[in-house]
This record gives sequence, structure tokens and C-alpha cells, in this order.
Amino acid sequence: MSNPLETKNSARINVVLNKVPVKRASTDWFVSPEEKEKHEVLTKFEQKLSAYIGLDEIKALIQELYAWIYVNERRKERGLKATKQVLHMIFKGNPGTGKTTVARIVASFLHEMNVLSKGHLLEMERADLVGEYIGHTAQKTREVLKQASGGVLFIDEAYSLSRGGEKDFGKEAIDTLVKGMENNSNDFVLIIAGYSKEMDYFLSLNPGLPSRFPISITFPNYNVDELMEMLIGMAKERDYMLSEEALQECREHIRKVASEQERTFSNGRYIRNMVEEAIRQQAVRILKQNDYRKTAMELLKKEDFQFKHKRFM
Ligand SMILES: Nc1ncnc2c1ncn2[C@@H]1O[C@H](COP(=O)(O)OP(=O)(O)OP(=O)(O)O)[C@@H](O)[C@H]1O
Repeated sequence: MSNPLETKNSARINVVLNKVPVKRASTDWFVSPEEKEKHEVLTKFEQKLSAYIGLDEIKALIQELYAWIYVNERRKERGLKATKQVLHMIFKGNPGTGKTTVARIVASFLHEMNVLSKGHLLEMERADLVGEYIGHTAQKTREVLKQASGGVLFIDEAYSLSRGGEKDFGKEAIDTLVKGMENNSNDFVLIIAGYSKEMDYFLSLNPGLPSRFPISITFPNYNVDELMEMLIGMAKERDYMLSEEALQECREHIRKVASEQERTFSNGRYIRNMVEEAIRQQAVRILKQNDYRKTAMELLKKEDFQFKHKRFM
């Protein structure tokens, strides 16, 4: 029997198929301040997400899911049908744009909203699914699906599953995943992730796939201002701040590397590595200078970043 929920989602599915990005509602919270107490989970995730730069599509998706689940509960109280939905997702974007971080947040959100029984995130890639002989792949993939039950299965670089074409065992993994998506009675969300172009190509090679992922989110590269905001935020979170000179140098370095590396630039991960390396370098400097004043220990200086010798990958 066809799933009426999938039919209900047909507008979204069409959007995915036509590769037109879904325009979600604005991220201004739609509940009034007086109503906020009633919406504890929404408020909690609003706060959690506000620590992240950009990600407007995700912030709006969380609102949309919250509204749907909340209204469903109220509908149930009034004797109306409260139907479940297929929530499998595609995340497209370059490295370090926040796909894994967001998948983790989505998993815990769906758990708190009682959509997923466990809410854990299982991160897998081709090697975890594909085996070495006939039948091995299906067995391996089924085992992964079992472990993912009640949570989110996140498959990074999912396009690599169709790398070897028809004869490759990757195809068997895809077929097993598709079966699993149908059998799991909605207590499981599959998120496939990877570079935009490769994911589009992957989906075009597997025409049965796009309609099984009603939610498609694009994670754009961050611009220099956003990366600087991330840098300051990550430092602050760890109780550090940057000197004026360090800020200027970092901006210049990020601008240069982001434009040089383009496709391979690892966005948020690059910034995190930069901050963590600077923290270690600063500790060496502090130790040498024997200066344990609070003001000295919280400050990251230009020399702590060592740009001349390093790329932070
Ligand atoms: N919008 C953001 N705001 C703040 N930090 C971010 C943001 N996006 C990513 N980061 C940080 O960047 C780092 C890398 O993010 P994450 O691992 O989620 O990226 P990814 O897209 O899954 O990368 P990959 O595809 O290479 O696995 C993490 O430390 C994360 O917290």
C-alpha cells in the first residue's frame, strides 16, 4: 500500500526532483514571548542553534518540524488523525559546513519530540556498508540499519556508493538501504550527505532515490565575515579572546586560504583547527614567559597563529 504521507509530501518531493531549493519561512520565532514557556523544546533548540552562524534553512526546518509535531498532538486530542511522515534528508555542501553537527542536532531534536525512540547519530561511510563478496554487503548494511534503529543514520560522501557502477557492491548497499527505509516504521531517519555536485549526480544515477528524501538542505560555504564570527565565537566559548592584530591577521589569512582552496576549503573545521592550534601555541608562550595573569592567559596574540608556516587543513 502506498504511504499517504509520502503523497502529502509530494510538493516537497517535486521541489527536490526539480532541484529548486525549498524556501523556508523566515527564522524569526513565530511564538510570542508569553507563549514561549509552552514551547520548551522549541526554545531550547532555538538557543542551541543561535550559537551557530548562518544555517537559516536548518533553523527554519526545526521550526517547521516542531510546528507539525505540536499541531499533530493537538489534533490527536481533538480526535483528528495525526499521521507520521517520512523525514529522510539530503545534506549538500562542502567539508566543514556543519552537516554532521546539524545531523546530531536534528537527531536529538527528534528524540525530544518523541519522533525517534533513541535519538543517537550513527556516522557511516562507504567502507562501513560495502562488503567484499556477494551477499556480504547486504549483511553489513542490514547490520548498520539495525544499529541505527531509533536514531539517525548519517552517510557521509554517500555518492561514493555508486562509484563503481552496476557491478560494484555499492549498488547492493543502496538497494538494502532503500528496503530498510521502507521497513523501519518511521523510527529512523536516514541522512545522506556530500558535495552538492556529486550528490546531484548520484541522485540522477538512482532515479528511485530522490523521492525517498523529502527534505533537502544545502549548506553553503561561509564568507569571510561569517568565518571570522565563527573564529571569535569558538575562542569565546573556550574563554579566549583575540588581540586586534591577531584579528586582522586571521581575517587576511582566512580570505587568502578560502579563495585559494575553494572547493576543498574545510570551512568551520579549518577555523576550529586554527583556534585549537593557537591555543596550544599560546600555552607554550605563556609557559616560557611565566606569566599566569588571567589577562595574559585569555589573550590570543598574532604570534600564536604562526600563519607563515602553517595551513590548518
Ligand atoms: N554554522 C556554524 N557555526 C559555528 N560552527 C560551525 C558551523 N558550521 C560548522 N561549524 C563547526 O565546524 C566544524 C566542522 O563541522 P562539521 O563536522 O559539522 O562539518 P561537515 O559539513 O559535517 O564536514 P564533512 O563533510 O567534512 O564531514 C565543527 O567544529 C562545527 O562545530
